[in-house]
Amino acid sequence: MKVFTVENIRLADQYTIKNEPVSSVQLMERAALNCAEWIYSNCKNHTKFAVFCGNGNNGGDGFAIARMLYLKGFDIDVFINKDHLKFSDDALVNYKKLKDISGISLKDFHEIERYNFDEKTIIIDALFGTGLSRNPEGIFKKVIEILNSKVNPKISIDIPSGMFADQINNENATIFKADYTLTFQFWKRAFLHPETGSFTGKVVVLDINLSQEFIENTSSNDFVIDDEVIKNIFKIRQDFAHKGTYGKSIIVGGSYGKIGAIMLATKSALKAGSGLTFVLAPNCGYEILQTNAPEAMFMNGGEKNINQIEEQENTVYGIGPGLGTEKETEKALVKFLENHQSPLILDADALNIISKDNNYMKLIPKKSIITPHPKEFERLFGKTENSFDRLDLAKTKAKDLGIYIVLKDHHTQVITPSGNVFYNITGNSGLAKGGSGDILTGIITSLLAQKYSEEEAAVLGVWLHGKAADFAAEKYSKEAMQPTDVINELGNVFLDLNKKATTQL
Ligand SMILES: NC(=O)C1=CN([C@@H]2O[C@H](COP(=O)(O)OP(=O)(O)OC[C@H]3O[C@@H](n4cnc5c(N)ncnc54)[C@H](O)[C@@H]3O)[C@@H](O)[C@H]2O)[C@@H](O)CC1
Ligand SMILES: [K+]
Repeated sequence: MKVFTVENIRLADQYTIKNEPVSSVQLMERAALNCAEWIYSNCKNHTKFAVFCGNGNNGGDGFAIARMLYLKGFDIDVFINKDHLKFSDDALVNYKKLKDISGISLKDFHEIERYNFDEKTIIIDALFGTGLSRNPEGIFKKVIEILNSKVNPKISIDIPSGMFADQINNENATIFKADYTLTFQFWKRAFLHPETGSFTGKVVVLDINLSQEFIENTSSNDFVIDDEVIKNIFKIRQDFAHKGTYGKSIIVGGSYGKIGAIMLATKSALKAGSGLTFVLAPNCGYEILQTNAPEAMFMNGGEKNINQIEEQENTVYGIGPGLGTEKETEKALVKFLENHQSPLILDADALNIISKDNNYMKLIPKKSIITPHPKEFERLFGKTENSFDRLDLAKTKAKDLGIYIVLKDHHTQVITPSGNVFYNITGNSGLAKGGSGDILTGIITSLLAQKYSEEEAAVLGVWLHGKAADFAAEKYSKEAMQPTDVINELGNVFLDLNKKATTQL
């Protein structure tokens, strides 16, 4: 799914109004109906809604939602700024309709302090939408702060009020803190970055039928990896395949005390479908690797640390998990990179070694995939102020070096050399544990060996990794799930993918 800027959303809106055709107030009605339907099919334990409406079209959505929920039998209180009753055209239409309903009480924002937010009440935030032009101040700021202090469930319409859709807020900005955000048609960029994304709660994208023609013909550099993207990448395994069909992976890493990392990566490469999988590790890991991952063939890279990396043809290398940064390992990696041309995957200590010397960066073969977490990224490319700036820097570096950067985060970003960004939306905080990154390296290496393109391997890889983690969290909880559980769930993710990709009778 494309991520549109506010400007493009506005244009999509206008194009739909003109070409569907539909009036703008009808479009608001459609958007509000989508929200109201989601709300009454999901909110089973609450009977009352306190709806907070601003003066723009977001407020208009709020008025329409309030009316619809009232007609479904809920108790509704609507809060507005009675000192300033100047609304946008469509908001005014819906404000008037609401005023005609005697059963809904219209309250002033100042009444919030005496209001009974009882346990049956849900708060709906329709103060500001994508039209926010400055940080909320005065009464708006006060209302948002009071609402944020309430324990009632909170639903934002389109975007949490106070949040800018495309850019980062000031550090001390007042933003409504939602449990759910019902957003129209597209993910907004700010939802996908940690500084702002932490205010959305669960994001639900509602399809309000904006013109498909406009969406298809309008370019965007930002994408969310949704089911549609994955459906277009995933290839079912051919019936007449042999082990050579699915490529050869060599996972390189491990050092004394860090054999677990390389084992996780190797197991993941196996589970993700690589035809032949090798593990190149120091001898001290021989027994544990052969015992725990007998399907992988062992290649000796040294005694306690790797001191040589054998070059083989037609092979995809994934280098880094548990590698260590010993001098002899550094030498071995540099020597290997000096002679190696084809794209490979670099992670963890391989990246830490590369960040030791500016000249090493140039040794990364074009089209390679690097998978840094924020700290590794900083060591490689320097410090940035926030995740928006970090992404901009990553785009520049991906272009300059001609590589793919998988920037690991809550919503991991795959940045291509051409400047596209794919945000991943699978995965959960159960992955915030040592070992999770090693799994990702194994998966991406395996996919690249299976002849997925670099972009496909990175995009499908991060999605698979997150999806398997979501399955693991469901079974064991985010707290208790282990990286090994994530590897084991890969099978269930592939079963799902195959079911969707196979003709069903
Ligand atoms: N994009 C779409 O396809 C649709 C959008 N709709 C709604 O329209 C919204 C956008 O509406 P608008 O562009 O009218 O904008 P908003 O409803 O976000 O409101 C902005 C209004 O508040 C004022 N304002 C902005 N920042 C302020 C601040 N800090 N303090 C006080 N006033 C401030 C602006 O001058 C403007 O009048 C969307 O978020 C969505 O909820 C829906 O009604 C229908 C379809
Ligand atoms: K809102």
